[in-house]
Amino acid sequence: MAIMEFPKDMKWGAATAAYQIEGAAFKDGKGLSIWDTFSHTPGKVLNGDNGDVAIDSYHRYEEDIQLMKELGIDTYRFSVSWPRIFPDGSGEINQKGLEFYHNFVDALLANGIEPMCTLYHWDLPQTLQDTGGWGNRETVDAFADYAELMFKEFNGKIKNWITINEPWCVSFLSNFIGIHAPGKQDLQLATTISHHLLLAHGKAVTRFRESAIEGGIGYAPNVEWLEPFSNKQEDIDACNRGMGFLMEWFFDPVFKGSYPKFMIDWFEKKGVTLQIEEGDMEIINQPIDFLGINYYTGSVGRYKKDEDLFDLERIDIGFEKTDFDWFIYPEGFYRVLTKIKDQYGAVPIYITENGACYNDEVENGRVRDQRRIEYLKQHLTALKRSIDYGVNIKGYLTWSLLDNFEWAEGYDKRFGIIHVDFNTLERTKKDSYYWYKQTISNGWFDMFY
Ligand SMILES: N=NNCCOCCOc1ccc(-c2cn(C[C@@H]3NC[C@@H](O)[C@H]3O)nn2)cc1
Repeated sequence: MAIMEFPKDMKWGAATAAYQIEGAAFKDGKGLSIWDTFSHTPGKVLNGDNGDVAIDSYHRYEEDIQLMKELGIDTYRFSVSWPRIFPDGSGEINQKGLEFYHNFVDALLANGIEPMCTLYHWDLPQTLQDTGGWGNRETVDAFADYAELMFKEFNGKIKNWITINEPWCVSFLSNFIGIHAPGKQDLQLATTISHHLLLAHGKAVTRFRESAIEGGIGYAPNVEWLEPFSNKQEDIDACNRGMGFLMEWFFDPVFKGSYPKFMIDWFEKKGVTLQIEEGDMEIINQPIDFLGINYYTGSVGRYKKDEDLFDLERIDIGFEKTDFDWFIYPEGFYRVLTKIKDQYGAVPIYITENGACYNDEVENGRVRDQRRIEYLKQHLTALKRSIDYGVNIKGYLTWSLLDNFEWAEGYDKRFGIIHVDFNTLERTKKDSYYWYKQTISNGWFDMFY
């Protein structure tokens, strides 16, 4: 026996996002999002997949909620499709969109499941993109107006709000690396967007506080761990830059009120500057009620001139990989969480995403995804160690409840603890679903069983 036991008050949950599960992409007054446009652009998404139908959760959410209820989760993280509420990004409200989310949230509450709502999970209204998207400061105010409407509309029903999911993916993955919507490759634009996203987060927090909304608010950055290959300063510095790209760049403005100088200096060497206006940093640097952390992977890194933006090479030292070809690195989970505590204090943390891509299929009515169970065991063990270190963990939500549209990878990459047949849309509980259900029920698991 090697029992891993968790605090009795720790919340257990699962997460999804609107564009990845809802479908009904053109139904009931919803406007186009940048992912509708991107997924219909040839060559952008593997196999030409799109979210037109996805896994049809728009019509099947009652079935999905019964699966959540049987699972025994305390909380369910979902996102709202901004263009389902404001088809043009601002202005006229789509009442059918509000009605859908009211019916959905009411069904969660009726089944004893606490909603955790992400306001922005990548599906920007296309009309806003047409005027510059997040590169245009006007989008920041459109987001604050959308957020305020949602706060007031769902006040008392939704008590945990997340402003922006993975701002690194929204800014740099989508506007510098370019593999996500809108698929730009412009470092200056991406850096400007990163600032506008933090400003949008801050303005939403301001509206939340001014409207005296019940509950708490935070944001959900994604982080990775980079272990220096040697104790050579150049390797250590390269890894710190690679981690600073996701962590300090998006954490320091919120928790310390300024961007990290070592990253500012590096970006300036690359010809990139930040246009920060008077008052911006004060808006961004507001207290939040919790921090969402999304962790999947890490790697070993070392200095290699011009390998990437940060002269950083990620090296393969033989870690096992998931079916997404990501290294499995649970020690990195512990290291990144303890680093956050050491650098930013005991801010309440929800693990808002952690999980693995394994493409196991249904065989004789069963999905034997033992590799996913092992991934969860290893990462929950690392989480337990971080709790013992003093990290203020309030909850753990696995990504994802259901197999879904994995962005540029389409339906080729499965993260769910519930299998979805993407043709029939039939749901099948995987072995990991039953394991997670037992773990939630016990509040512990045995590493060796
Ligand atoms: N850091 N530098 N990278 C160097 C270059 O990387 C190229 C590829 O990059 C990435 C990085 C990160 C991701 C990613 C995907 N998910 C899973 C989703 N999370 C939110 C939820 O919707 C899940 O579907 N999380 N992260 C994909 C690709």
